[in-house]
Amino acid sequence: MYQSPRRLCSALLQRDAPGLCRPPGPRPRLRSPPPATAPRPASPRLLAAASAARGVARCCFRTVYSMGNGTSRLYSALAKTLNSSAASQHPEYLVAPDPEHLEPIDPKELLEECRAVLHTRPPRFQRDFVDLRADCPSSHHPPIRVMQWNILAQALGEGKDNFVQCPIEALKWEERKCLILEEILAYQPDILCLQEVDHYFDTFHPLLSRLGYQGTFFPKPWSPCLDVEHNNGPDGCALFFLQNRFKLVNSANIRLTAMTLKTNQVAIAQTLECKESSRQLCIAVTHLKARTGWERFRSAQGCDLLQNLQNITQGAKIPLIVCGDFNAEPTEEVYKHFASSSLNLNSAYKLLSADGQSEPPYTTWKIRTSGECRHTLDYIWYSKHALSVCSALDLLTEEQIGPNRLPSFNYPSDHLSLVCDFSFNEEP
Ligand SMILES: NC(=O)C1=CN([C@@H]2O[C@H](COP(=O)(O)OP(=O)(O)OC[C@H]3O[C@@H](n4cnc5c(N)ncnc54)[C@H](OP(=O)(O)O)[C@@H]3O)[C@@H](O)[C@H]2O)C=CC1
Ligand SMILES: [Mg+2]
Repeated sequence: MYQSPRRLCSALLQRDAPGLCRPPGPRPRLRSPPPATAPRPASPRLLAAASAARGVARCCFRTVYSMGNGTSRLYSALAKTLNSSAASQHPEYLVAPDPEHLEPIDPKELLEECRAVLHTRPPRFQRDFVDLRADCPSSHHPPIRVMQWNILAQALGEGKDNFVQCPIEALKWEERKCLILEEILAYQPDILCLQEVDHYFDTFHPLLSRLGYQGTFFPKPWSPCLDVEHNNGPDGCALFFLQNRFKLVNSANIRLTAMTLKTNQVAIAQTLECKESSRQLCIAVTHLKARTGWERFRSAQGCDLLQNLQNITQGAKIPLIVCGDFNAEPTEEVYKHFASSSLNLNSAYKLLSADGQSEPPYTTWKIRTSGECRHTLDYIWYSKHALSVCSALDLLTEEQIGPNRLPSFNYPSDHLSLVCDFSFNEEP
């Protein structure tokens, strides 16, 4: 059954998740390392934050989530879902705390909280940024860091995905959410694009709001999560940006069509204004239909998304970044549509290859009952004339991923996060 936001929010910063798993080990330093990594007693500040979270949880039932221009569309899309789907039994996921009532959190403090919960887990994987500055014009503005990640819906991971080599304990939400947060906090993206989010209102929205992000969530109309017992509501795409770097200009929640039919897949597209440079940027996140046999369907969804993005970017006038789990290898038609679109897009992770022309060998790697699945499905597309990639986060090696593949005690999703730093090119 769906768990109430009250129960989940009160557990948000819980420190004493039972020790599971593997022997303790040192956890490597991150980009902005906190002073201590060992478990320690809760600081008064975190106790205050936990108490604020409980306060927030109390208002979960009465405060309707409100966020910028996308609110009415989001609400109406959700209301439609409620009218017509299994979600109607569980209307609580519609509501979330009002971000104005949330106390800011120091990311280092939250990272320490996460590490304390994870103290019995093996060390976090080390991944390095590859410097691509030859491709990057010098700029006095800091680069824009974009993170793309299918975080694995909790309900799907536990109830549908059949990761046969992943122990069920590795999927426990109270610890897995800390691994996800740790990954986000390690890279501190300015823009965060997520798929398979089924803990938006009780986890990611309240916490990331307190870290300074503005967020939008668009659930799938018929999320397969709703078929799983003890689900936490539908999964969907979520888009977050740092409010101190960007102002929201407009926002569109898009239900993708294929051959004129509405589908179960969605996208969010937002136009942001960069506060330092006053330049605009369109950012989109999507998750296309999964599984073999659906290649033409994905291709049609991709065409629909491209058409929407043509309109939103005013015919490619506004620089564009599209993040997604496309569920398609580079050989598929939908990939080719994006690569040859009049939006002039390039796939950022190709720049990690020696010739700049090849996608990485995998972005997801798991073992299901059907066997091992190693695929390149996730991409960060960008307007190649307007933007440059300054650096990209390298993928995990096969050795790091290990023989049981993903997800694992070390890594919370079957998909790897992709992270790139972008800068604007000079305007012509
Ligand atoms: N009640 C109803 O009337 C309806 C219910 N539904 C529900 O929605 C589901 C289909 O939704 P749809 O959005 O099209 O789903 P998709 O086919 O796109 O897949 C949904 C999820 O399943 C994961 N997945 C991919 N391959 C496999 C696999 N081999 N085994 C297990 N999981 C996999 C995907 O993860 P990833 O992207 O990471 O690969 C994805 O997140 C139906 O199965 C049903 O549960 C849909 C319509 C109507
Ligand atoms: Mg999945």
